[in-house]
Amino acid sequence: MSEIALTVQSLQKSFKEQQVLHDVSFNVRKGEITALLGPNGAGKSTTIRSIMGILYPDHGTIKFHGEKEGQIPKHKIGYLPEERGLYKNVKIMDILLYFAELKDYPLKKAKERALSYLKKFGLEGKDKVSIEELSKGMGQKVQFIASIIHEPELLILDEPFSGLDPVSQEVFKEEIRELARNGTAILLSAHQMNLVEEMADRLIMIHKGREVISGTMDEVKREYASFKCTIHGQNEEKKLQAIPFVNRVEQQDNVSVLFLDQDLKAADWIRRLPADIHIEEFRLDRISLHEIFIDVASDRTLAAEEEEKYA
Ligand SMILES: Nc1ncnc2c1ncn2[C@@H]1O[C@H](COP(=O)(O)OP(=O)(O)OP(=O)(O)O)[C@@H](O)[C@H]1O
Repeated sequence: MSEIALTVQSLQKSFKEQQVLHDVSFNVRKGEITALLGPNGAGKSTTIRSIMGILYPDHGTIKFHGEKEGQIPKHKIGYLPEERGLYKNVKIMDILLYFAELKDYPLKKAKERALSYLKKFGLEGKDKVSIEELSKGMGQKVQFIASIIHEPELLILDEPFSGLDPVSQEVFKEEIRELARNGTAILLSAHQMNLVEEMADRLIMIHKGREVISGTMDEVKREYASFKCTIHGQNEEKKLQAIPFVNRVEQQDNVSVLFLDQDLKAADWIRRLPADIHIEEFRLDRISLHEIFIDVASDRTLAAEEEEKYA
């Protein structure tokens, strides 16, 4: 298993009366992408801001491995904050070199890197243009370059894909993957489950400031993503609901989606389906990260777990 770069342990944070982080713990490893997920207001940015020393947690520890206790090695960290914004009337190259200088990075090398990244992100020849002349998405690309110009060991990206078109999202995704392949430890928060599913090695999902799911992508899928079965045909919801291992049924017109329990042996379940079900089309899929997310965000998983606990 790869080396840990950052450990967040038992983070708690309140704003006035409201406790927004209850007990958040996770590791970020070198060469891996760790996704911090959760619905709006879950506490992702509060966690990230605590890591960056912008906010002080009420309780818990944040440890950058290889550093003294309590020290934030800012020159080794790249950070893309949720709130975007660069000096509007400064030339792009000057901005990028300013960020490199802040991190004590050699300027000649920074300039080479800046030019190469601008080219990669379709901004070739824009180095002497000021930010105000760029579109929002282009500005975001520049801000992303600013966060990686100094070759950080740990990269923290707060919603890097928001506001980008699908093509730019893919470019960002590929670049973030490439950085991880080269050993960078990456923590990112995002709402685009399809992208997260394709790129993250590990994930932690928080809801109302509490950790609800965590593990490698494979572990999470195995543990939470059971199957869903889609049946086209005229069937009574009550009848489908009564089939063993059916957790819940969603029905629209003649399409029924059966969400199945986690510890199901798929072939066995299919074999034992009642013979009188009307089937025009039949599909069995793993549920996606997107659906797990919706489940968590709408408290369905939590409600089911509570029910089980008190059954
Ligand atoms: N400075 C602040 N003062 C008071 N409350 C705050 C402050 N910052 C965040 N909060 C509250 O903390 C909670 C978590 O906010 P946070 O920004 O961490 O969520 P998030 O998961 O990043 O959400 P989003 O996906 O919408 O960006 C919210 O209820 C928010 O209103």
